[in-house]
Amino acid sequence: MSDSGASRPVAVIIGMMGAGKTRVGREVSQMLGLPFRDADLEIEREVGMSIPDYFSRYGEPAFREVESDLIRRTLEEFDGLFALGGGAPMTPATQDALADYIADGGRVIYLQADPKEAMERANRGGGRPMLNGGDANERWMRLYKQRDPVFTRIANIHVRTHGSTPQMAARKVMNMIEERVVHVDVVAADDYNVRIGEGALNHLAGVLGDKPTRIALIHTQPVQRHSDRARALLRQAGYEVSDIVIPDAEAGKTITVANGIWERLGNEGFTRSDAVVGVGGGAVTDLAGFVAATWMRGIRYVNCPTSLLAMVDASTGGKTGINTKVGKNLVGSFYTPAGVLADMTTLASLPNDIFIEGLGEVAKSGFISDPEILRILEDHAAELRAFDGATLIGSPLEDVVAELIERTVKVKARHVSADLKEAGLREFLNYGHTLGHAIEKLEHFRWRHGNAVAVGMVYAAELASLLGYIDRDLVDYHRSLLASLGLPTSWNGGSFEDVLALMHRDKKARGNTLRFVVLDGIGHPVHLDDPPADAVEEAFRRIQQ
Ligand SMILES: NC(=O)c1ccc[n+]([C@@H]2O[C@H](COP(=O)([O-])OP(=O)(O)OC[C@H]3O[C@@H](n4cnc5c(N)ncnc54)[C@H](O)[C@@H]3O)[C@@H](O)[C@H]2O)c1
Ligand SMILES: O=C(O)C(=O)C[C@@H](O)[C@H](O)[C@H](O)COP(=O)(O)O
Repeated sequence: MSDSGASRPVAVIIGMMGAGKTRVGREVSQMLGLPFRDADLEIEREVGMSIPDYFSRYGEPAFREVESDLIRRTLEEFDGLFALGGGAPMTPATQDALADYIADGGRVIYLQADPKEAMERANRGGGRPMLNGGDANERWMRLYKQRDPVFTRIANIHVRTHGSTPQMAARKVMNMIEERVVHVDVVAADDYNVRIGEGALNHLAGVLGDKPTRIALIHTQPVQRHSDRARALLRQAGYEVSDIVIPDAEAGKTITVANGIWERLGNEGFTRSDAVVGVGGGAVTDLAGFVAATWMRGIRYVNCPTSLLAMVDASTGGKTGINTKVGKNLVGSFYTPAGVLADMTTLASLPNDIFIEGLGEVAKSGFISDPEILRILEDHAAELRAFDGATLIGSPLEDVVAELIERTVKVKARHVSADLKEAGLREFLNYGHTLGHAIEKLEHFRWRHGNAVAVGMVYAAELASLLGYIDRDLVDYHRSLLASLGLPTSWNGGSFEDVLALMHRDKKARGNTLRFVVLDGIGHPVHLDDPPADAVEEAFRRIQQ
């Protein structure tokens, strides 16, 4: 069922003659338990003769008319997998029908086979009227040159099958079909998609588009294997790639690191049409976004988050920035990415403690906006706490994690879409961060962000309870849920005076007035301006244990 309520194919496969559309389409439909239709076979059935016979009797224009009519009808009533004939997408009426289908949430998958292999396969099969007359290879190549740019443009999913068996290609297609997509429709900025799934990284070239020549690929050493994959995809797509390795974690979010990258971009001739790709945790995506926002006053960037926290939070929303001596994230800009590719396979190398840290921001989204997130966290706390990246992919937990990522990104998207520059609504995403950022600073950034936010949420809950917004049960629920996930709920590493001074430097503060986000119930965050000083201190005492 589509967004408009009509039955629509789950996916439409297009590609050159010999690309394997039918073979791969059948495999995928078996894997997913869906019906499969091949447009050419349907046409033969309908006209009662083979396609070569129809071509020779009535000519290509008549065939294209029959074909586009059948495609239009099938797009409106079939709910399985649908493979089109090689030349079908060249007909303007079919292009319009496919554009409508995509606008209605459809997936048009361009199966990009190795030209040489596809050409040989097409010739081997015979019965291809478009290859008749003269040298078949030369005709295939001529058609490829005409069709490839059109197919690339009209498809919204591109799957390269070079070097893949039909089963491997089918798995790639299936990953794309099962992908979750959250659209971020930002007021006063370009909209973009967050793609969550096992093949998300394969969208890299599609999101970057054909304008950039050079790509600055920014990453850290622990995610080298994922950035190697990104680099290979970028080079295959024809970009010049500058590989930029930055210090790991918060050590990468500094002005010195940013300056080093600006120098490289200058020396390597990066222009306004070039782009940045950040591959890594939230520290990398914050820094990559900051570099993109500032180089020549703003170039295109794509985030490829590899930690749970970066997938659910840091990579989306356009907060970019660095830390300085005076505090966390105090310098930066609001600058939205062209796309976010959360490739679940990168989680396979994520250490357990860094996964758990990410659950802090997931829980935050549950507390402020989506109680279903809290239910899922409760139901799966033990498995989530025991997270092991090596066994995640293909396990039942993968679906749970994907669901949590999608739901959390949706919460983020709702807030940043309406209030990119954090004039009010977006501040709710900062639940737990007022104390959280102070803890990070006082711990010299050795405490993980999500852990600090977890303690910060318990603090905010204590404050809310002291001031009568919520009752004790909800404070206790904060502690028990977070602890069940392996997150910290107390902190003893600094004095109240130091914490207070840092909370006054929080970006939500105004003048000398402290401002917090607190709950007056699950899913109901409110602003708390200038709370009584004794409550601010008493809440701090309560999180010290
Ligand atoms: N911009 C925003 O809206 C926003 C939101 C939330 C957090 N943040 C920022 O994000 C940062 C925290 O992000 P984080 O928790 O991802 O920390 P991080 O970027 O420091 O990554 C944590 C560690 O995990 C490693 N890592 C990441 N992915 C890996 C993988 N797949 N395999 C192996 N190792 C991997 C990193 O190299 C690093 O050592 C903070 O700086 C925080 O301020 C920003
Ligand atoms: O996107 C937002 O807005 C958030 O507040 C999300 C937070 O979870 C995130 O940690 C963000 O980096 C905090 O921003 P800051 O403005 O408090 O530095």
